[in-house]
Amino acid sequence: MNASLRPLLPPGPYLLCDDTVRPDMPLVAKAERLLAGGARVVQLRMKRTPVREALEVARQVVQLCRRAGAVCLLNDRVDLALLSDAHGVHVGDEDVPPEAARSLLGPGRLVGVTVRGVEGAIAAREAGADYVGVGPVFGTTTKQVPAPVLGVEGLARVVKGSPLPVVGIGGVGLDNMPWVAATGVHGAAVVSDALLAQDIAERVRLLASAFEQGRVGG
Ligand SMILES: Cc1ncc(COP(=O)(O)OP(=O)(O)O)c(N)n1
Ligand SMILES: Cc1ncsc1CCOP(=O)(O)O
Ligand SMILES: [Mg+2]
Repeated sequence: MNASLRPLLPPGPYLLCDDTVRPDMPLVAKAERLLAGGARVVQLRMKRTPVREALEVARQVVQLCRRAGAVCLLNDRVDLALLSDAHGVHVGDEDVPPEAARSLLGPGRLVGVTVRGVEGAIAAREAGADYVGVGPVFGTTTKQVPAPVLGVEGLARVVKGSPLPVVGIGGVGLDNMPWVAATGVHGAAVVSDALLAQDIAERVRLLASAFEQGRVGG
């Protein structure tokens, strides 16, 4: 498999464009605001959007991301990722297994996989993943996660032992971003802290500077 064919996952804040948080705002408007704030990675997470509408949204959001030079990943849906020419997917325990996602997407797209620890990260690498999503780092109301909160110490342990870049997720926001970045994570995924902000673009800018402030060696 030729990994040099696929895009790199940019480090720093990893923004989710999600239909469960602030459902009154259209997903395309959310994506525009995230990108206006300089988001370099956008994961489109559609849990409530009917599939035909989801495909249309995915096509529009991927195009916006590509124009802005950002990486766009589809949550859960390998089919929508291919049809919208997204940069890749993020899959978890209830989705298509990572090996199958890799085989459908080929070597040119990114595959991110949710894991709970170092063993999972090792297995994800063997399955062809490019990075792992690890959490919940802190308590969150955005998703009911069947796993204990890791805290920054737990996250740091996974970062240390993981053979793949780690993206921390769950309760990450402006207040704790420097501490999350200081664990050495590659990325810090944010849903509600950005989408519930009055000025989403400005919040994304602040999240990026908070990540830089805490970054190992930064
Ligand atoms: C970066 C990142 N990490 C973890 C997740 C969670 O994925 P999953 O476990 O499949 O849960 P859903 O997001 O599908 O509810 C993620 N989306 N992104
Ligand atoms: C999708 C997901 N997976 C683990 S926690 C989470 C939600 C994180 O949302 P928030 O950033 O609002 O806590
Ligand atoms: Mg999923």
